Amino acid sequence: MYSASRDDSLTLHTDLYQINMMQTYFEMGISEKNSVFEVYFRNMPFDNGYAVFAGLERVIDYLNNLKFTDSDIEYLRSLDYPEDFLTYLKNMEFTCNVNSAREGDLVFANEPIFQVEGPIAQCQLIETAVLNIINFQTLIATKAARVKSVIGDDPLLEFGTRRAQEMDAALWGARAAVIGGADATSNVRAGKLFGIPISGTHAHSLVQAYGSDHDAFTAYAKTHKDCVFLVDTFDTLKIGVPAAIQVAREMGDKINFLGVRIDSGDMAYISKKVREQLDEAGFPDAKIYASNDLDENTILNLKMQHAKIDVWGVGTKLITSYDQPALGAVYKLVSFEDENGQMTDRIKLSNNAEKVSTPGKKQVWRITSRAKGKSEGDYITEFDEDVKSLDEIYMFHPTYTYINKVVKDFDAVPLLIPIYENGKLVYEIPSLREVKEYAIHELDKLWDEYKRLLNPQDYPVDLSKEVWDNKMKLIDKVRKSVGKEY
Ligand SMILES: Nc1ncnc2c1ncn2[C@@H]1O[C@H](COP(=O)(O)OP(=O)(O)OP(=O)(O)O)[C@@H](O)[C@H]1O
Ligand SMILES: O=P(O)(O)OC[C@H]1O[C@H](OP(=O)(O)OP(=O)(O)O)[C@H](O)[C@@H]1O
Ligand SMILES: O=C(O)c1cccnc1
Repeated sequence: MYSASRDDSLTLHTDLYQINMMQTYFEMGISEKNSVFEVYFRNMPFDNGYAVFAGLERVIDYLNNLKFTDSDIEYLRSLDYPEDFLTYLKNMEFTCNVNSAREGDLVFANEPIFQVEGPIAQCQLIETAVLNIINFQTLIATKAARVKSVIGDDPLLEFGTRRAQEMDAALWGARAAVIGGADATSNVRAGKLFGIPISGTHAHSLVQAYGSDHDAFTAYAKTHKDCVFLVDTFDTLKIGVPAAIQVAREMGDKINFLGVRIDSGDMAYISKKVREQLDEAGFPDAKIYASNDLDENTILNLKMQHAKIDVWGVGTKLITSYDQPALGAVYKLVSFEDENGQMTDRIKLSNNAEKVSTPGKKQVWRITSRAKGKSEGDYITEFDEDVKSLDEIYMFHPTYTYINKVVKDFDAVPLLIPIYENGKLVYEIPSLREVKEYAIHELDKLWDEYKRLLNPQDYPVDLSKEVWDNKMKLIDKVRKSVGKEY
């Protein structure tokens, strides 16, 4: 049975094969060899033009506490791992370098967004948790950004906790949704832990419990200053809204009548009628909240129908990323220390050209036109290539090399910034508000062509000549060594 006292560490939040590989490295004497792993995803989620990076704060919390506890070791002992390996695990300290995109950064397919360098055993151990966190949070932040892109300046409330894939997803998903554009969440714990504004109306059960809209709204109004009444329990236009108006009049200044929520029916038609009723009753400032299986498509549709909705509550389809269940980011070994102590680049081949990994420790440079103030594309270089001092860069598509351009008069900003140096946190974690503002700022720098919901342009993610040549050289080398054509 589950026991909270044994749940004292996330270090075993990994796949068994990572521990088994660690054991192999340990027993073969290579566990401390230096390695570089990079995280990237191959396809844009939702076919969106960009993704919003999220998850770093939780990754930091996980890495700060990475230590095998006594109960972890006890459990591994029950699986018959040898004592010398268990002692090695018990004494393990996190000593890696980590470079990462910032939360709120816009990231694109086939570029490193997170990079770990250090003893291969440690790098291997953390793969699963790092992917688990970044895959989910980046997906939800991106979904929220899509929803927010159609909502514009109207408030977006995250309502998904009841439908999330369990508690962690609800909590960290609420935070990721805020990074992507949500303004508040209904999850009170998320408010407590992250300082996210919390927001809430009331449910149908309140009206059902009192048996009448008027009685329920009156009871709520006597116990709360800020009131949003849910008006669709019995009949929105005939019963709910008239009752809300009556209670607002009866209570007068004793309450802030913020508005009403509708949660069913034809929300374009109903919201227009509700607006008329509220305006005619002298409540033009009362807002109309809407919820009910909303997502970016229904909201866009409701906007096209000129629905009179002011505040959008989005639950299930945001927190579960309903139309795309996983981001698909991977964690690949790109460089490893050889017998002579030299770092040698590593590649993973595939018959599918897009699945061939790009070897070597790399940096991603966001290239921004100084004249236009907009992003021209991302340029992937070897980690210590100097891009800033170049007068111009030749950018070409890594698969279709005939697609190319020369960029002049640019700013180059590195995407991957230092988070840990030799296991020590060197990054100052920004507040969630700063992260959210940063994401908005980054979105402003993206051309509209990459931001549209449907069929956005492909944002250029190109390799420098050095990285491209290195990749071709390694493909050739492996091909010769295995005698196989790729
Ligand atoms: N005018 C509209 N245009 C497009 N989609 C709409 C419109 N009005 C509502 N919707 C969406 O259509 C779906 C209708 O949901 P559903 O079939 O469950 O009906 P309902 O009105 O919620 O009924 P119930 O009373 O059972 O809750 C929801 O996803 C809702 O967001
Ligand atoms: O529709 P979502 O985007 O998930 O938003 C959250 C939903 O949760 C609540 O009702 P709940 O779904 O619990 O019950 P209901 O379907 O009977 O309204 C609320 O009334 C919303 O409809
Ligand atoms: O506050 C609300 O209206 C709310 C909260 C969670 C789910 N649905 C609605």
